[in-house]
Amino acid sequence: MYAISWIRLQSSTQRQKPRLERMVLSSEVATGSQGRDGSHRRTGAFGGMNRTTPPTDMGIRRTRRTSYSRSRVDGVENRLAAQKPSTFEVNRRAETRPTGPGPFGAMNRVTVPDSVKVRAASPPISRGPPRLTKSPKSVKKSDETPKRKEGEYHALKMQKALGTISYHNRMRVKREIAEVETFEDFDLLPLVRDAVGARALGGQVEIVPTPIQKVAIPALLRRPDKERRHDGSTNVDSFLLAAETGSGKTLAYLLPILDHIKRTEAKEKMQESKDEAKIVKKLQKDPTFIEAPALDDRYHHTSGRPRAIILLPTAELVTQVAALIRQLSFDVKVRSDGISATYAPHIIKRKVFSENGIDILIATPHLLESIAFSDPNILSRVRHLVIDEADSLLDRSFSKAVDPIIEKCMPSLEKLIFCSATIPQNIEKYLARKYPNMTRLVTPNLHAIPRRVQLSVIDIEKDPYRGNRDIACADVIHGIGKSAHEPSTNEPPEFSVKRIIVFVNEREKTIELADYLKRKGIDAVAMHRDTEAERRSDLLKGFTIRPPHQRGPKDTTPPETLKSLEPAATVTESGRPMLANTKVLVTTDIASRGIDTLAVRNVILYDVPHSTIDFIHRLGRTGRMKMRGRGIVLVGRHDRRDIVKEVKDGMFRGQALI
Ligand SMILES: Nc1ncnc2c1ncn2[C@@H]1O[C@H](COP(=O)(O)OP(=O)(O)OP(=O)(O)O)[C@@H](O)[C@H]1O
Repeated sequence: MYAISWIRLQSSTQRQKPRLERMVLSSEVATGSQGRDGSHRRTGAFGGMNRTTPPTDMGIRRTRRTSYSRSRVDGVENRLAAQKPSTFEVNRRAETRPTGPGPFGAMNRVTVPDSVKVRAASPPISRGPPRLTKSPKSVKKSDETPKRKEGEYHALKMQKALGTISYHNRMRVKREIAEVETFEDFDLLPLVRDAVGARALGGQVEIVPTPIQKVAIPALLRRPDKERRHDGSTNVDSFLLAAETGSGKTLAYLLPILDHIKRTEAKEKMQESKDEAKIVKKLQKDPTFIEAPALDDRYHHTSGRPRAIILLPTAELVTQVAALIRQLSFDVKVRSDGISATYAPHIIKRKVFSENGIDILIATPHLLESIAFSDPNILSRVRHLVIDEADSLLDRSFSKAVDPIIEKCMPSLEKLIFCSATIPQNIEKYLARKYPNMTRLVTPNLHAIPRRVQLSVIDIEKDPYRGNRDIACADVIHGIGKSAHEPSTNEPPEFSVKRIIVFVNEREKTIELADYLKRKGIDAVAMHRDTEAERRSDLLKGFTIRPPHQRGPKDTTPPETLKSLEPAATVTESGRPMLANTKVLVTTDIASRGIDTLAVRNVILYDVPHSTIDFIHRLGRTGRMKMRGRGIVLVGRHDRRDIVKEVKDGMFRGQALI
């Protein structure tokens, strides 16, 4: 009311004032007042709503003044003008007046004067020790991953949640990574270090450790800290290695294990020569003294007693890791072998109980558990135990076999290493509970799909597909097959064959879709859990070929002569010409984990994956080790488009999925 009558009284003069000034004046008069103690007090619920200036000291003073009646303000202004102004006042007036004459001239300012900006930017003067304004709890919270902005990942929140890495830890790891430049920076035996360049990554121009290798290798090489509290009842150091797909996790845990084995061997040799010297001395004193002969000298002491075990979920991964170690062992000279249910029992026995001994055994959990059940000593000298693809192996289906293996290894175990590209929150909590002193070796980009992988979304409901997913899939493959090949840097010529992996959710669909694609002139093969192991490994060979410099000395088969790469017939049964230079593998999640499909540039997600974990692993078959890749997801009426959109947006931002 007061405001309205004031405006009426002043209407003639107000009309001459700019409109905005009138609005501010009336609202401020209506809502502000000055308290008895001189402090500014807002009397209405919307007291501060019309503020157009920042709440600096100056702003408060100005607002105070506007709460006076006009005549009082004039009076105060006159008094102030009569006094000798302070430097601050001079500055203030000079800055606030130019927008208009009179005491309210500065009220409509919407920009901050330069001098005020400077004052605001300058650091506050420290008076004594800094005060902790937040409770310790809230300070800790601010260290953790900053909350995502509104609007991000609504749909993904409904998914099985992935573990996070705190902001503080990301920064710490980034600093650690920056300190390491080459493999020379690691405390590895020269023999092991040289094998990386010569065998595992031979021929590459510049070999630099990947982020997970920079983080994990020094930590795994560190000698056990006697002061530190270990996990379990024995002296076990436990580690969690987690990094993006195709980022070199295998070498990250393998190189320290090889280093440890070689150092142990050297110590054992020294001990052996000392023992020999003792026997010689005894014989010199007493020629009748003869050391009792060993029960069976033909067998190496590691026969059936491996020093390290690597557990993997599938036979294909066992073959892959075993091949890598075999390559390295040409220089490093370690005895290793892989066993899985694909081998006949007598071959498994020969591999495990070989006369030459076995340093590293690579196995699937169920098979190893059944061997350990009949011969528990097989786990009696294990110093390193690696649980690769940990989120799968700690799942219900595998944990029944994995848990007893860990337990039986415990008495001799030194390092227990869990490794994965995805760590769901429930697994993280389980590990934290079971191994409270576990060292987390996690890279800053964990759970992010590399930005070099592009994701395209195809709406199968639109023309020309009209809801037919099979037609959409065949059309996408024809599009890829006919497009010009864009080679990546350093790409070998045999990579020019376009290899495409199509992921479906149901195993029955693999055969049905592969048959359909064949009828459409596409060279497609199906692979699922029930496919015979031998055929599975043969099929995968066509998609896991490596550049020539990375092939092992025993791997003499040139990729061109691999059965799985043989060109299919040039025409279909109906006489339709086949799509040239394109190979398609239709598969389920069985091929989504760990398989090093370096040569695959395109992954088609025929079905929308059930979880972000599946998205990460399936798309992780392309864009490996700095190669470019493309993912294409087919979405229909019944699919969660919101989830696909959020994954795509997250990938575009290079952000970790949740
Ligand atoms: N430092 C390096 N420089 C270049 N290439 C490397 C390096 N380390 C490993 N690689 C190559 O990167 C590829 C992927 O490595 P690896 O299979 O260990 O990845 P990963 O992180 O275990 O992937 P996934 O999570 O899918 O199992 C391999 O072909 C390997 O030879």
